[in-house]
Amino acid sequence: MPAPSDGNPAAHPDARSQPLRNLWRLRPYLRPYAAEFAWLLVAALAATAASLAVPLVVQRVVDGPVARHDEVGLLRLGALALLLGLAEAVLIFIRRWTQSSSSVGMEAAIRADIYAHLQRLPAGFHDRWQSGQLLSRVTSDLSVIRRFLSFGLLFLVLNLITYAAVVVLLIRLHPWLGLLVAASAVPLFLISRRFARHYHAASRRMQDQQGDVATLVEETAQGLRTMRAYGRGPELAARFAAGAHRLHDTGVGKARLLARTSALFDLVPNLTLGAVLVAGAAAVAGGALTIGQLVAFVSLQLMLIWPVQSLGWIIANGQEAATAADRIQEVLDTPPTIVDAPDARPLRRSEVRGRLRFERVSFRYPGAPTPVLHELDLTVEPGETLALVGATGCGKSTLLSLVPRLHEVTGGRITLDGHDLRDLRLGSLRRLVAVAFEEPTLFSMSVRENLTLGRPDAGDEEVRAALTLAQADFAYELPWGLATRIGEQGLSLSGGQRQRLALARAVLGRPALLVLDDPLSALDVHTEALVETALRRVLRDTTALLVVHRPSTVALADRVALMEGGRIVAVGTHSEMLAEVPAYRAVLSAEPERRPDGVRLVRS
Ligand SMILES: Nc1ncnc2c1ncn2[C@@H]1O[C@H](COP(=O)(O)OP(=O)(O)OP(=O)(O)O)[C@@H](O)[C@H]1O
Repeated sequence: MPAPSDGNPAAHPDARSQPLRNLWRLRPYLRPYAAEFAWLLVAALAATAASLAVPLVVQRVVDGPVARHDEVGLLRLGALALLLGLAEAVLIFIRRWTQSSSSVGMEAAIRADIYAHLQRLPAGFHDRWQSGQLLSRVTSDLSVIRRFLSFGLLFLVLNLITYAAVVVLLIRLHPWLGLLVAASAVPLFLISRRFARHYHAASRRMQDQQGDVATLVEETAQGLRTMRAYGRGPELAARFAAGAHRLHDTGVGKARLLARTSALFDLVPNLTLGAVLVAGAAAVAGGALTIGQLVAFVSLQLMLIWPVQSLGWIIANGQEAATAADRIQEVLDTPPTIVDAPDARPLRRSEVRGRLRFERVSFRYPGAPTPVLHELDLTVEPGETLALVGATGCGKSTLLSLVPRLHEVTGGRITLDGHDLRDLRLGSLRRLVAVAFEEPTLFSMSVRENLTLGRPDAGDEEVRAALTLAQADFAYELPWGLATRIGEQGLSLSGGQRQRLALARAVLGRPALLVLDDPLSALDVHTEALVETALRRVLRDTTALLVVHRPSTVALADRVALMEGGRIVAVGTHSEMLAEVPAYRAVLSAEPERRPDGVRLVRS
C-alpha cells in the first residue's frame, strides 16, 4: 500500500537545501549535445537580434522617409524590415528543429541510466520503494526535465539576454526613461524569488502524489481479481478517489499560485509602459525625443512584455525540473550494495563440485528491529538435495534468497566449494544458481523468452528437455507455441502452468545449484506426481536446496533441515527426523489436509 507522499525512503535533506543542485548534476547528459545547443543558442540569439532591429528600422522610417515624404527610402527600409522578419522566421525554425532531437536524446540517455541502475540495486531497495514512485520518476519526471532543458532553460537565457539588450538600447535612446525600465527588474526579481520558493514545495508535493496515484493504479491492476472476489471494489475506488483528489488539489493550488504571480508579471511591464508613455510624450513635447525615437522606444519596450510574462511559466518549469531532478537523483544516489568485490573471480560450471555451506549466517532486513536469521549453520553436500522445513515466517525463503545474493548476509558467510560467495563474480554466481520462487514471476514476453531468461543461448532441444522435465509441454499447445506472448505476470496462464514454466526456466541448462521455494505448491495431485518424478532425475546430479511444505515433496530430499526462529535446529533424513525430532513431527502435522487419495497433505 502506498506510503504517504512525503514518506519517500530516500528523500534527501541536502537536495531540499540546494534546490538547483541536482538539476546541475545532470549536465553531463548535455555534453554530447553541446555543439547542437551552441548552434541553437546562436540561432535563437540571431532571431532575437533580427526582431530587435525591426523597431530601430521603424524609427528610421518615421524620422526619415515618412517625415521627408521619400518614397524610395521608404521602400528600401520597408524591404529591410521584411528581410529581417524573414530571417527571424528561418532562424526560429532552425532552433526548433535542433531543439527537439537533442532534448529527446538526453531524456532517453537519462532513462537508460536509471533503468540500468534499478537493475543493479538490491532486492531490499525494491522491497522499500513503491513501484509507482519509480514509474513516475522514469516517465513524468523525465519529461518535465526534458521540457525544461529544451524550452525553459533556453528561454530563460534568451529572455535575460533580450531584457539586457533592450534595456541597453532604451538607455541609448533616452537614459532616464531607459533607467526607469531597468528599475522595473527589481520588483520582478522579488516576485520571482518568492514565487520560486512556494512553487518548489508544491511541485515536489505534486510529483510525489503522482507517484502515489501510479502505485494505486498498478496495485489495482495487479490485485483486481482479489479485490473483486472480496467485493472491495468500492473501497479501492474510494482510496483512488482520495489520492486523485489530493493530486487535483495540489494541481489547482499550483495553477492558482502561477496565475496570481503571472498577474503581477503582467502588471509590472504594463505599469512601466504607462509611465514611459506619459514621460515620453512630455519628452517629445519638450524636444528631448523625436517621435520616431518614442515609437522605437515603445516598440522595443513592448518586446519586453512577452519575456516578462513568460517568466512565471519559466520559473514554474524550472522548479518542476529541479524537484524532478531531486527525485531522480534520490534513485541514482542509492548505491548498489550488492556488487562485485574488486578482486572477485569468475567460477565456471565445470569447476563447481557444489558444496554449499552456511557458516554462522545472520541476516537482518534493512530497517527491521530484529534479525530473521541467527548464526545459522548448514551444509549441503555436492549432489545432495536438502529440504528446508519450518513454520511459516521462520526465515526459509529469506535463507534461499541469500544464495544468489539477492540479499547480502549481515553476519557470517556462505561458501560454495569453500569460496565465499562475495568473492565470486555476481554474474557467474547467478549463472550457476537457478532459482524458482514460490510466486512464479513471468514477464510480458514470449514463452520462449521467459524460459531462456537466464540462458539466452539455450537451443531448442534444451528448451524441450526442460519443458518435459517440468511437465510443461502444454506450452507447445498454446496458440503460437513457444512464440505465444503471455500477459503481464503470466496472467493468461493458470497458477500451475506458471509454476511449471518457472520450474522449466530454473532447470534449463542443468545449473550447479538449484534453489526452489515450494516449487510444486500450485500443482494438482496428478501433475505433482509427474513433476516429482521428473525432478528426481534433475536432482540426482545437482546440489539443491528446497523449501517444502508437503510430505510428498520432502520425499525428494536426501536430508531435511528443520528451521525454527531463524536457526537450523535439526538435520537428518526424513525418517530419522520423524522418529527423533518431535518439533519436526509437529511442523509436519500442523494444519493437515486430506487429499482425495487419502494421503495427508501438510502445510507449515
Ligand atoms: N522484504 C522484507 N522486509 C522485511 N522483512 C521481511 C521481508 N521479507 C520477509 N520478511 C520477514 O522475515 C521473516 C521471514 O520471512 P520468510 O518469507 O523468509 O519466511 P518463510 O519461512 O519463508 O515463510 P513462508 O513459509 O510463509 O513462506 C518474516 O517475519 C517476514 O515478515
